[in-house]
Amino acid sequence: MQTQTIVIKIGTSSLTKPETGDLHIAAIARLVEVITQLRRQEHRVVLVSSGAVGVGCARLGMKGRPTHIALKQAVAAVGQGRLMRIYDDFFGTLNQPVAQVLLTRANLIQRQHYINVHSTFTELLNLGVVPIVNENDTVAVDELKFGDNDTLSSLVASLIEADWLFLLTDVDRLYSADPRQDIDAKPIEFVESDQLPDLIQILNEAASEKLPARGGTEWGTGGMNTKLAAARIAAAAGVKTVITKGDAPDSILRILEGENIGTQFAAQPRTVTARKRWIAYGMVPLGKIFLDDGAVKAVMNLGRSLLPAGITKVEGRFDAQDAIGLCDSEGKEIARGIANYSSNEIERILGYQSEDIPRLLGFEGEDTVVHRDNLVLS
Ligand SMILES: Nc1ncnc2c1ncn2[C@@H]1O[C@H](COP(=O)(O)OP(=O)(O)O)[C@@H](O)[C@H]1O
Ligand SMILES: N[C@@H](CCC(=O)OP(=O)(O)O)C(=O)O
Repeated sequence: MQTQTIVIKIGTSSLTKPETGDLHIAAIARLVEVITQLRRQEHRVVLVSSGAVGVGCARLGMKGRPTHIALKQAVAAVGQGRLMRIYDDFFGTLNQPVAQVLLTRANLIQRQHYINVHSTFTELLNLGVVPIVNENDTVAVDELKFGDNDTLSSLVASLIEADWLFLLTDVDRLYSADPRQDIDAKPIEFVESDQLPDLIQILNEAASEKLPARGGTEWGTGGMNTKLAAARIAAAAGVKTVITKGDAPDSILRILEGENIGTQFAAQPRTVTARKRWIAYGMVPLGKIFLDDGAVKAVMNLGRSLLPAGITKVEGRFDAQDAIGLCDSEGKEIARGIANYSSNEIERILGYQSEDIPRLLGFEGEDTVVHRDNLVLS
């Protein structure tokens, strides 16, 4: 088999035992064996591991996941070191070098940081190291967090142009409803990329009817919603995603051989450039602009830049060079892009022709509000 680049994400629910919060040593050991085997087959592997907060809680004898942000950050600082020590012991026993990579959302927003992170991953993978990634919980600020490692792992998979993203969790696959709540929930084996938006909506509606909370376990943060959102980001980046069980990671080897295990999500062809993927998913949109029907057509069907004449409304406060969402008249996001003007400036030029911009703003600016090179369809 050709060398594959593989991102494996393991959630707190698979790393710890729900009854006691203790580490699930056997599951971690099995995962380490599988990853080492993948490395011996020359595959390039990144492990995204949750568990800093869970392990920190267990170490400090806390009975539940803290909700207060500063306490969570302190607990993560206790847990992350212990987690890495365990990984380094296990991988070290099998002579597999590992590295700790802690990321914050802000690291991916800034283009130069994003490129640096990419270079570091490339070097680590070329050295045969398994990078072990987590959110840098201790310094991340609430407004600017990945929030869950499902999203983080899909962004890493997109960043390094992985072939596969494995989301290991405590259920064997995705079901039509939460199998803990609904005994009639049907297993879903395969999802085409164009089925994902509808599936996300159906499962969100099912979850909000059955379960007011977000639908994960007590210790996990995301539930299936964040896994589906991650699969969507991955699919758009040309990465195949699989949701499967964390306590039987050998299934990864069998899935790579073509076995039908877990829920597998097809990928779209990788046509979007790395820079446009960064605009779509690395950056965080800080505002929205609403387009009339003509502008929606020009952007979506004709691949044109967005001119001020087609804008009807601005929402949010942002500066020039920030990322924004482009919405149709019903508020549905149709694209994302980098704005050439601030929200204040767009309010003054919307509805006008580009040649009016110098008169309206008092300086010679770009003709376009979002240039097509900085624009990516949602
Ligand atoms: N449609 C669904 N199919 C499968 N599991 C679901 C679904 N909806 C909610 N879940 C719940 O999501 C949980 C896994 O999410 P979570 O606890 O966040 O895991 P992790 O820690 O692995 O990220 C499962 O235990 C299951 O109860
Ligand atoms: N960064 C957090 C991860 C939170 C998280 O996404 O948890 P999970 O839903 O179990 O994957 C931690 O290490 O505890």
